Amino acid sequence: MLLDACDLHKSYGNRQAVVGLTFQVAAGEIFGLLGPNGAGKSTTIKMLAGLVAPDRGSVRVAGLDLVRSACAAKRLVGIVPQELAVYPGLSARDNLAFWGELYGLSGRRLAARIGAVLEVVGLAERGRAPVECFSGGMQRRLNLAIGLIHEPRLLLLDEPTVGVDPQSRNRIFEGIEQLSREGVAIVYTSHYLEEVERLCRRVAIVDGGRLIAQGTPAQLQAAAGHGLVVLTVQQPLEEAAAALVALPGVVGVHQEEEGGGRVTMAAHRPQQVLVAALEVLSKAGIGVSGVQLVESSLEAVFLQLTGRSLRDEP
Ligand SMILES: Nc1ncnc2c1ncn2[C@@H]1O[C@H](COP(=O)(O)OP(=O)(O)OP(=O)(O)O)[C@@H](O)[C@H]1O
Repeated sequence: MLLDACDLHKSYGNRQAVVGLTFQVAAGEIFGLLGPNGAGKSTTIKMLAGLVAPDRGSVRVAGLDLVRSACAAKRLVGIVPQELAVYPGLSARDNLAFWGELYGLSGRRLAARIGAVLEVVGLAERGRAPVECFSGGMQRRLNLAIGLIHEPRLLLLDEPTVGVDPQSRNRIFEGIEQLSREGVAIVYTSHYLEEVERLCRRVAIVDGGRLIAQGTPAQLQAAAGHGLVVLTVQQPLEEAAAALVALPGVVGVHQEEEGGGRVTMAAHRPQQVLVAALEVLSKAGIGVSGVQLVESSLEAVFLQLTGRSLRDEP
């Protein structure tokens, strides 16, 4: 495995940002870290890059420990942070030259790398223009190019498409897919399901700093059934909870609060389950004020596991 993250923990004061995260990423694999705002994705990325020291746990890159062999290991890692790291007054090429020199590149090697990374992000034609004339999306693409200048074997992307226009977003995706074909291991954080479903072979779902599920998108969706039935109930479920769990086709039931509120049921035949569930609740004298059917997706997986939508604020 190119990346081996083991039992990572990080707290800020009393707040546990990351709690016992373990995962591996192979060369050429695009691994998704999916979670809502505040789930601990950025903190994880910073620990993988050696920018934040974990309180506990270890990171190995190509077998090198990020603490004991810090220089050699960090040389293999490229990070694309959420914040832009570009100098607006300089051209794209000069920005890349600046970062490349920091990594010890010079001469022909540096020139070749600048040309190569501008190609990957689709900015080859705009290399000499000052970055302040770039759109937000183009600046993000340059941010990605900067993370690639020293030819890392592990690339860490922290929500690289936030605020990006569709054209730049596609260009970023194509660049990432090309890098994966070239054998770069990629960790991609996002709270956009569509992105992770499109790009990632494996996904870890994180919430409150903890890993709540890990697998291929198909495995995670299978675990959540073919869809979700989301009911808003007026009274506590009590004995009716067991009757809902026992309905044919039901994979799992998640109740948001004990006293009523949202009940999320993962189901193989959501429409049939909905009809049966309404019958159970009606017999138990429990009022239902809202009904929703959600198609199978990673969003549905997240909703089933946490009872919350991915886009909810924490
Ligand atoms: N430097 C810090 N000091 C104190 N608390 C922090 C710091 N960085 C992160 N946190 C807290 O740790 C938790 C995890 O934050 P983190 O930024 O890793 O989450 P995230 O999943 O990347 O969220 P977002 O999508 O909003 O960037 C949050 O509760 C956040 O407020």
